[in-house]
Amino acid sequence: MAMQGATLPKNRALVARHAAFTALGMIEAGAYADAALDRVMRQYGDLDGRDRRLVTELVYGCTRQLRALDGWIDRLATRSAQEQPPTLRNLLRLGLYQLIYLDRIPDSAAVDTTVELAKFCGLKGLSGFVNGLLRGYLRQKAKNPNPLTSVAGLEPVERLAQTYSYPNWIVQTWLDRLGEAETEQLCQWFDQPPTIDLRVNTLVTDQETVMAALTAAGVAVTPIDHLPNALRLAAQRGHGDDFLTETIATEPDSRSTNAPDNGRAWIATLPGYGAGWWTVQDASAQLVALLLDPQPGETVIDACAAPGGKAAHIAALMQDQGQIWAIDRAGSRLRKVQDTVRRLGLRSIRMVEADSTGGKAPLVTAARKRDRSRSKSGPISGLEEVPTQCDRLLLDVPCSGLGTLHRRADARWRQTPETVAQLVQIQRDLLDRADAWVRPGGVAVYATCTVHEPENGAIIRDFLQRHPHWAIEPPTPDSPLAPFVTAAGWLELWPHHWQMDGFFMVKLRRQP
Ligand SMILES: C[S@@+](CC[C@H](N)C(=O)[O-])C[C@H]1O[C@@H](n2cnc3c(N)ncnc32)[C@H](O)[C@@H]1O
Repeated sequence: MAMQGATLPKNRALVARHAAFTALGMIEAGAYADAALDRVMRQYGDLDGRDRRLVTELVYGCTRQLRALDGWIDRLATRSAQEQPPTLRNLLRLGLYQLIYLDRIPDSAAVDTTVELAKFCGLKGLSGFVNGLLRGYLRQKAKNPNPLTSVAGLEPVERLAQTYSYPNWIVQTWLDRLGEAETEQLCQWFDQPPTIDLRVNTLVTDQETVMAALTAAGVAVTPIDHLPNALRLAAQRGHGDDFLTETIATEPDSRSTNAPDNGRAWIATLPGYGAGWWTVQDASAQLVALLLDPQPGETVIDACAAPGGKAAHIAALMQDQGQIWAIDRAGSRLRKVQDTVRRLGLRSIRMVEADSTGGKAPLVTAARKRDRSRSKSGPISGLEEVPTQCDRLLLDVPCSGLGTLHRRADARWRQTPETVAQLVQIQRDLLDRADAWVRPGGVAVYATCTVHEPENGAIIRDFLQRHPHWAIEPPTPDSPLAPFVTAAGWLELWPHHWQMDGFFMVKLRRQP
């Protein structure tokens, strides 16, 4: 086993669980779930594919179901989960997760390996307690085959948040909009593994060719309703089970090819990837550039562009003719735009590292700035070269991501009403730039991957009130986007309705 400077269990069945336990400790100490997983996969380098999938499932599953698992510890132990020592708490979470959510692991194996892991981790004195608590859960399950329903009888917000493991405030926002039955569907939807969608690069090929190439390679794909160049990969068992798609929200990251078997490396091996025939992009994200409707020869500003999925789609819709200014304030993320631009062979995209609100530019030394400005393909720094007016502006703003909770196991725990309030201010500032950047008669599209009203409809109403020379332009009835339009004229995609990421998007036109 390749882990440096540490002893690992001799029992093979314990090694994957020990790796997951180590990752849970890192997450509890503040690490992002995907970063912690990457780290342990590197540390436990000899794990085979099956073990890596189990580690992935245990780490993401325990993180996602944290509240439900802790609820069981609260009910089964005399001291609450929060009062337990962190090491013991994570062991109990691991054991309970296997008993509650993993049908393919026999109950006896889940209990025995957790007890053994407790001993291995220096908690021999508590192994009887671990055994007793897990068996206590099994006794409850014997009485009620679906013990998750035993939290019934609570207020709807508590019942749903405890059962499906969400913070109350998120569930309450959905209850306010959707009512109890639909909120339950949405809670369940976000606990399902995400799908992987592809967008065909129509500059070099067509949907039929990509479908044929993937099918010939044994990869099942289906077209997606209303989207002319989208394909959905069927669940790819054997390449990472359900958790294959956990971290593939966008393009595989070229710097992560040594990452765990979570699918990013696998995606890049599929036919047509290297030739730039397609790119990974969720169906709802593909609707955004269609709503912007850019035309060949136009000047388009993509004000929040990294990692570049929508900029690349805009380039395809413009036949790669015209100017696309892909701005982002995160230089590291612009590298991903650069990778995509190169792989898809795009010429119309110019990358810019800058703050699109017009605020203080990122910290770039004068020398670095000169180097970048000389380079033809790398990003330039600052907004000086960006045109003062454009035909179309995309504001795909930073948001709470509450429409993509299925893609990031820890996302539901990271956002709070306070973090969202900060985002709303940034979103407002970015949208205000539309008035300066878009020419009279031009168009701005504002988009988020959240289904949270304060970041969506409320922002737009406020903007229109302060800028009466702007108006919402809904898609025409013959547009492929028409099925998604709401009475307000914008698109709001609830995932459980459309089987795609939760998104909001609106097209605004400036009066001529
Ligand atoms: C939702 S992501 C954009 C996704 C991208 N449009 C795509 O399709 O791949 C939001 C991006 O906004 C960037 N960002 C946040 N605040 C910004 C600002 N003030 N100016 C420019 N970019 C900003 C973030 O770095 C992040 O990359």
